[in-house]
Order: sequence, then structure tokens, then C-alpha cells
Amino acid sequence: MQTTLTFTCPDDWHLHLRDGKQMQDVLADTARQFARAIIMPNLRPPIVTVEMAVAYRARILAAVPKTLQGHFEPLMTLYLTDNTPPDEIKRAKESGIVHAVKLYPAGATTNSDAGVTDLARCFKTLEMMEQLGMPLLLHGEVTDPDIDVFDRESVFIDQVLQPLIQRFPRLRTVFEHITTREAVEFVRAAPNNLAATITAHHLLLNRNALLAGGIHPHHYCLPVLKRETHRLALIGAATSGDTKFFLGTDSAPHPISSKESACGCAGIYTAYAAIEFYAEAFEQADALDKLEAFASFHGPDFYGLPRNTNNITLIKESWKIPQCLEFGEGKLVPLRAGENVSWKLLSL
Ligand SMILES: NC(=O)N[C@@H](CC(=O)O)C(=O)O
Ligand SMILES: [Zn+2]
Ligand SMILES: [Zn+2]
Repeated sequence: MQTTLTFTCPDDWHLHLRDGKQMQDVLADTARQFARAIIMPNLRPPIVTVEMAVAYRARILAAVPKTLQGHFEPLMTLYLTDNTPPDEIKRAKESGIVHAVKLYPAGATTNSDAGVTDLARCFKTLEMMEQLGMPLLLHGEVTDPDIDVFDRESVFIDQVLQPLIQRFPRLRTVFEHITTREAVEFVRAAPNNLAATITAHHLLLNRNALLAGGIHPHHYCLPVLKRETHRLALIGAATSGDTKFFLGTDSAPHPISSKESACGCAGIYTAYAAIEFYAEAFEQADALDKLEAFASFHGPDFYGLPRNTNNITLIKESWKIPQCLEFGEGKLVPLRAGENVSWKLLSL
């Protein structure tokens, strides 16, 4: 049995940090495991200009704990709206700090009300992105209320993604937090400028974790957990060595009061033990040897950034995740709260 695991420091290619004191409370969890993270722009108000991204980045850097300063780099994104001008993409490219633009179909997920209502309104902007090599990140679900919530990702492939890549064949695109066999197959078959992130929770859990034996609000996220056959397809993709699949936690903290509610909001907080969760999932699939490329190589290669040069070490040691964590004025319940995880990260 393998008991230590040393590999190139990973990056998180999909992270929600929030802002203010909430951000201060979660940032260290990411910064102690990951060298870089793609920071999602779905704040209230959303990060829609380079100027806002520059200011948000400065707030993040100022909140990195002293012991980790210089060890963590936030990679900023812009939130695409119906009205994002092509010039903003130029400015983003020139800034050197904005690495991608995120498309949320309006109403698809947490803080997406300002998202895109009609993709055709963004064509000029997408053209500019294609020209400048600015990646487009997709929350890949349709929002049509008549479409079953479990089908929203696969319908998105047919109705949005397929036509999009046909129209913009050179656009660098990331299908974020994929959850279905259909998404895995589509990405596999597509050209190399389409990639996908996969979360730890979608590798570890199926929809029984949400709905069996009572409803489990801390396992509610979007796209929603799917049935076991889909989880197995994701495991197959993540452990295949295929360079199109890479790590993105989609760690999405919400206060306990918003999760444990008659209308609980979507998001699972995995950052507390993210790399350990991935190690568990890869070990269960007998594929620990594939973790480094998935966590540390495929992402930077896709984004055209250098791979990290330092290492992290995990040891096979069971430890208990706390029941809850501080989160701004409230509390946060991490994934696996009060239960054990079987790998442990040694500090940098
Ligand atoms: N994944 C989620 O369930 N929630 C994310 C938004 C998102 O990534 O869709 C959030 O910001 O809370
Ligand atoms: Zn999303
Ligand atoms: Zn997300």
C-alpha cells in the first residue's frame, strides 16, 4: 500500500473565494495546497471589468496569510454579460492578470442573474476572445424551467456548446465542473481547444448522497450530483491521463444559514481538504499515479502557463474534518464535516 505521495504542486482551475471577511476566512485553505487558482467572478456585483478584477486581485493578495505570502497567485476572470464590449477583452488580455472570461447562462446558478440571456448578443466579444486566445469558461447548464434539472447539462451540450464551437472553432473553451457521461464523451471527441474541469465532490458522490435517507443540503450544488453511472464516467475521464481533463474544485462556500433553509442555495465547500479528497477518489480507482498530471500538468498546459516547480507531499493518515469553520459573520460546513479523510497534506 502506498503511504506517501509527493508530486508537483497543484493548481485549482475553478474556485469561489467570495469577498471581504468571508474571503479572508477561506483563502488560507486554498493557498496552503494550491499555487494558483482561477477565481470565479460571480460576486455581487459581478466582476465585469478589468478595473474590478485588478481591485479584487489586490484584495485577495492582501488577505493571503503571512506564512503563505508569495506562495499563492490568484488568476482573475471576468463575468461575461450581454453587454461586455470586445474592447474589455483587449484590456483583459493586455492586463496580464485576467486569464479567462466566465459565461453564466442568466439564472443558471448562484449569483448568475447578470449572466448572458442570449448568446448571439455576445458574438462580437466571443470573436475577440477567439482572436486573442482568451479562454471562455462555461457553466454548462441550460436554464429553461421546462428542462429537468438532471438533464440541464446534456441539453446544454446540444443546444449551446455544439453550436458555439461550430461558430468559434478556435475559441479556447473550458466546460466547467462536468457531471455527466455525455459531457465526458463530448469533450473526449472534441478538438484540443475544448477542455473540462472535474470537481472532487462529483468524483466522490452520486445523487444518493443528496437525496437518500433524508435531504442533505450540504451536498447540494450545481450542476446537481448525478447517478452512479455518471460518477463512474467522471472517474474514468479524470484517471485516463487525457490532457483535456483537469482539476477544478468549484469549492463554493455559503453560510450555514443559507444552506440549511427551506430554499437552500447551491455550493459545496471542499477547499478545506481538496487535494486529499482527490487523492481518495484516485486511490479508490487504483489510479494514484494519474493524480499529478490531472492536478498539476493539464491545467497550466491548457492555459499556456508554466507548471509549478515546487512539490507537495500527502501521507496516508486518517484525520477528522471539523464540524464547521468560521465564515464572515456566519459559519461554514465543509464537505465531510465531522468525518474522516484518509490522506493528509504535509504543510509547505
Ligand atoms: N457550484 C455551485 O453550486 N455554486 C457556485 C456557482 C457555480 O459554480 O455554479 C457558487 O458560486 O456558489
Ligand atoms: Zn457553475
Ligand atoms: Zn463554480
